[in-house]
Amino acid sequence: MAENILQWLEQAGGLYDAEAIGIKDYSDVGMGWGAVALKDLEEDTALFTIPDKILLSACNSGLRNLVAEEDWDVLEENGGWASLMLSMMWEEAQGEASRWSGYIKALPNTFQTPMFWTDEQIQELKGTDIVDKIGRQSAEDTYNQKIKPILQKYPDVFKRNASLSVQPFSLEHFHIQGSRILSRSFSVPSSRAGRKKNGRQEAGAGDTSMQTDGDVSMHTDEGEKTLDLGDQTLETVNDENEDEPEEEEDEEDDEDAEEEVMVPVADMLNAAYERDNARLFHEDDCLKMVTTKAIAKGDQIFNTYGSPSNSYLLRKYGHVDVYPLPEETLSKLPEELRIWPNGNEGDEVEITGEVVLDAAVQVWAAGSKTAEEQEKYKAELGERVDWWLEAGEEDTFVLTYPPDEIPEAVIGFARLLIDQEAWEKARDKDKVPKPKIEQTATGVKVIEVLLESIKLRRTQYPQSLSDDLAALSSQDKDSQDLYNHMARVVRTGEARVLAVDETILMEQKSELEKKLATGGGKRKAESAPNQKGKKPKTRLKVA
Ligand SMILES: C[S@@+](CC[C@H](N)C(=O)[O-])C[C@H]1O[C@@H](n2cnc3c(N)ncnc32)[C@H](O)[C@@H]1O
Repeated sequence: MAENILQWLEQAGGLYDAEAIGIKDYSDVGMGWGAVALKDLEEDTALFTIPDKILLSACNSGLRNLVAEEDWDVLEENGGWASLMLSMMWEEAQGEASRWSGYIKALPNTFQTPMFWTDEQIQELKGTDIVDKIGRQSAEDTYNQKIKPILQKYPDVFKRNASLSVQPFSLEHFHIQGSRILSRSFSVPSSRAGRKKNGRQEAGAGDTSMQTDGDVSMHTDEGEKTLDLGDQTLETVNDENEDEPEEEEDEEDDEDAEEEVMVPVADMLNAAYERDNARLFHEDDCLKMVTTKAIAKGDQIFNTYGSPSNSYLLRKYGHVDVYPLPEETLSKLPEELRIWPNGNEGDEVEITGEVVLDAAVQVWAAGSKTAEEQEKYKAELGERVDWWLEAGEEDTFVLTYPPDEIPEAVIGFARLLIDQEAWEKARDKDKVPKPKIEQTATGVKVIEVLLESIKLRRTQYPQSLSDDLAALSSQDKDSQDLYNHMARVVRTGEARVLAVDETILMEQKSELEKKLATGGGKRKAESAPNQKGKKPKTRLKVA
């Protein structure tokens, strides 16, 4: 049905240039449907416009006026994901009577995101940043605790439509709506989505008074807090912000608050690294897709999803984006990890505070302490960890490829754990340690903690990186199981970021050691045990 989406747009009140853009099946290259240039297009060519009133949002849907305010408010908690999900379910149940029926028919019912993988397939993602974020259970909790009570309270509103092949109000369909939103929604100012301040909005009457300039991108990492369905809605049950009404009120008062909406037709565009040639722009009362580069007849029209990591792409969109890595990045990899020269420059890997804590214990133990001594020391460090968390600091650190630096926060945390003086200073001044690696023996220890953290993080992958790389470089992608291939790409991406950052840290460590050995750098007296609260007296300068 996707091929009819442009005609639907016109019937619904939008516009498109029938000579410029068509909808094409790109399944042969694994992208599903996409948009194609039907003739040579110059930069700045308008392709289609979508009036605000046909954005599929919680406020524009007819459902909003059929549910009492107090029930609606529950759905709107924590960013309003549940209200958008239920509105989409309800609109789908209306069949042809829905203003969006032609659009809904073009939406996918199957996804390659891990949300729909079997347990066995998910095993392939063990160790990656994705596993804890799939959120199937928390989505189910949201359905049971928020959606189901409303379905039961309004049986006449949420009636089954016998003419539909799907059961629009089932848990399974809730997951499908969630994945549709996750992979296709856009973030727009709330007023644009039909939301009126302090009042209910008549169904279908989008507020068109807003005037904004600038482009609208598919979700990106920026503003993850408001954008990421997987992390927001699906964890509403135990969301720690739930008890913070003041913050919610502030958000409601914020005229610039954004919300997720479905933007028909704009969500037909695929994306790939550095291939974007069109963007969605704000106009007075509509959104307009405009080319940002010249596009040759027959070429695909691409938007951007913000070039995120493959783990993010797989989790939200169900695909990975792989291309030749630049020489500069490859050169930082050990020789044996270069045999597959492809990857994704946006790749990243998370290291938890727990891993850094274990690493600090290992470095402290230096191979000469018993397991009990290590346990005891780890328990002692608990005070520092609590202090760090109470100071509102991060408990997870994200490593990336250069030129991005090792995150400052992880350096500060490592210092807090391994550098007695830094800890005492932090505690006394109530200020986290500066994220710098001092040119001292303690600085070497901080680097060692970071290196040990990388080593420990690596042990979380059951598979070997060299096996993965060998499989990726020797096998034709088409001959591999797609899920296996995508999991392998994600594992490899994360593990290679670890390897690159490890190389950089090892270089820094050996430079610093050389400096210290030749009399450069600073030498610092070790604080004696039980010296808590007192400043160390000596700081030896090396001549
Ligand atoms: C916004 S929709 C684009 C339209 C979609 N292809 C369709 O068939 O409806 C995003 C989805 O398109 C697919 N997609 C987009 N870019 C892709 C790419 N570079 N490689 C593979 N699939 C891609 C993914 O399934 C993703 O979840």
